[in-house]
Amino acid sequence: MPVLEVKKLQQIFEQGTPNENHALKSIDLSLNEGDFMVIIGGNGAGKSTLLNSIAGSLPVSRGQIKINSQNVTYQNVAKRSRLISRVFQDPKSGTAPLLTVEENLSLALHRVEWRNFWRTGVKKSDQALFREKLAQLGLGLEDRLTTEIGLLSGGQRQAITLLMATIETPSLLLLDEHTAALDPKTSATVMELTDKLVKAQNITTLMITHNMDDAIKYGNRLIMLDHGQIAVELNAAEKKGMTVPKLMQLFKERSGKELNNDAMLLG
Ligand SMILES: Nc1ncnc2c1ncn2[C@@H]1O[C@H](COP(=O)(O)OP(=O)(O)OP(=O)(O)O)[C@@H](O)[C@H]1O
Repeated sequence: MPVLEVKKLQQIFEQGTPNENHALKSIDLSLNEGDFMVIIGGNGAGKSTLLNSIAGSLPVSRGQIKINSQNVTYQNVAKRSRLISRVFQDPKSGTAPLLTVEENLSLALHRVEWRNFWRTGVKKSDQALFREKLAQLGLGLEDRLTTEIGLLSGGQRQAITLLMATIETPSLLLLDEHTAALDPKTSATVMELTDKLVKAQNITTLMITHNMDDAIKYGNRLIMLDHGQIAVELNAAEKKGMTVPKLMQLFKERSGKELNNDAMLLG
């Protein structure tokens, strides 16, 4: 049984106007439990639109989205967030800066909104779990439970955001260029951590990246979007022998043009 099923998904912006834009043109996707699919593509190819549609932050024009066989197409973001965790590009967006590391983790574990935090506080019984989870990151954060998140570096914050997103295993994890704002070394560390967490919990994952090396190295599936369509789709076996030049060539053959993305790191 697939965890995520996307059927004939269409996203049309400014419909009926001279600026009508078919950002997604009948996308079909199916992810089984533990699948880790990487999404790459040129500027404006539809990558963010696809993730926004799946997360529910963008109402779909046509088509259907199912998670665990449940039709979520018309569910709002809040309702879908019981099934979906999402990590964004900006390390500041996933955590509350004035709360401590343990307070942030507590919010994630108990799914409490930060506004209601004063009512619950951090349970003593959770602290051992937080220390253990933080130690697994290998960044020494287990000794900083009471440090305000805002005082940590971007990489440390993004690692904690990942931990928060996976502290309760989500049905689906959406990674929206979550390493793009980090320096290359920190980005590599956070990518390794991501892979470790995803594998350890067998989390079904969709990740947008502009880093072609990461796109090839991580995950068991890969799609390349072009003008709202899937131009290239690779399975685990096809991904194994892939290189950046081969992938660029494949894209050119299938789409009839060169990959055009200002932010793309070609490795
Ligand atoms: N809210 C919106 N209203 C109108 N058009 C939009 C909206 N969001 C996206 N678009 C358009 O939809 C198309 C796909 O955009 P999207 O942001 O999904 O591309 P992307 O693949 O994520 O690109 P990039 O790598 O440049 O971020 C683009 O033509 C974009 O201008």
